[in-house]
Amino acid sequence: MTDTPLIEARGLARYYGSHCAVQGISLELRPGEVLGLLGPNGAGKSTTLSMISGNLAPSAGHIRINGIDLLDDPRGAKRHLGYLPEHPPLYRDLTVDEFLHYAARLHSIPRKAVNEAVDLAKSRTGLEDAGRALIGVLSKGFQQRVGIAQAIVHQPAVIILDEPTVGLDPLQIREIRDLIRELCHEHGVILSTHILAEVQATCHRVMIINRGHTVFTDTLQHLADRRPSTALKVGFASPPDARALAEIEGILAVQALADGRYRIEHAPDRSPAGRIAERAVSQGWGLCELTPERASLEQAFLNTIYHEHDDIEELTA
Ligand SMILES: Nc1ncnc2c1ncn2[C@@H]1O[C@H](COP(=O)(O)OP(=O)(O)OP(=O)(O)O)[C@@H](O)[C@H]1O
Repeated sequence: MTDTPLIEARGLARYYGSHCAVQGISLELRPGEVLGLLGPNGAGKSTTLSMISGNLAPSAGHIRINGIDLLDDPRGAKRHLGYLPEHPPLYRDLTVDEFLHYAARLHSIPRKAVNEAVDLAKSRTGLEDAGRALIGVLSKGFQQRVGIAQAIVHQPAVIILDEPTVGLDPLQIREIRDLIRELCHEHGVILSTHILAEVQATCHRVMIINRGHTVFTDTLQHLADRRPSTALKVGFASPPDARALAEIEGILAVQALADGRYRIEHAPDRSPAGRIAERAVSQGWGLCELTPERASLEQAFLNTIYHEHDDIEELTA
């Protein structure tokens, strides 16, 4: 990866009338990277991607695509962009070949280079045998491939995908995610989703937005590191009675497991591990296991977004 950002957006804001949909969003995308824009419905993902793709004017902020200012030189900047909107503008009555030829011409590919560009886009999206099919009769998964093919036909440096797997069945979702992972070998990719598993499956970095603001930007590993620990698993060679454990300061509940082991609950990040170890030594319990139990990544994500756990099912579905 080089150090030049493919996308550099600073201080983006967008108002719809008096409603502020996005405020103070800044992001960078680097070559070879898949950046996930993650947030619940209405968070501002589509608005952000529409601004970055040059389809919606920001109320404030600056965007550079491959070093070119999108507002000063929109045509020059957009040459480096491929965009798959949330509702792909596919022409159902055209064949895949007709549509991709049309998209190639829209992207100003010279007439004599169009066939080669279309063939390459089809082979990269698994559409080699679908050229003569009418788009309207293709499965939703294949229609999405056509949407991605039109976004890469001019070989842009950056591909922007807005909710690329919405409405697909599990097999189609897996295929599109595999395709996204392939695309990052030659393009920087930014995708929006409201599903954490999508980010886990495809992205190097995640930017979580909620109510138009950035609430987290980093790797998923760093999100995982935010998970609070609220329990320990402990094991003893000479296990004490559960009541003897429950007396130790900071232990909220003790659950007996098999083979002299216990699950011990404590307040978030207030582990009584040290006190348990001391007591085990002084009482000769023979401590042989002491492992913190972490909350799930979903929990860390939800904690990042919500203080009250609204809409949990939707976000973790
Ligand atoms: N054209 C519009 N006019 C008025 N308000 C809008 C418009 N488009 C979006 N909004 C509002 O702006 C906010 C952000 O919407 P946006 O579509 O960007 O969110 P999102 O994260 O992409 O959500 P979703 O996943 O549901 O598409 C929402 O409150 C939405 O209702």
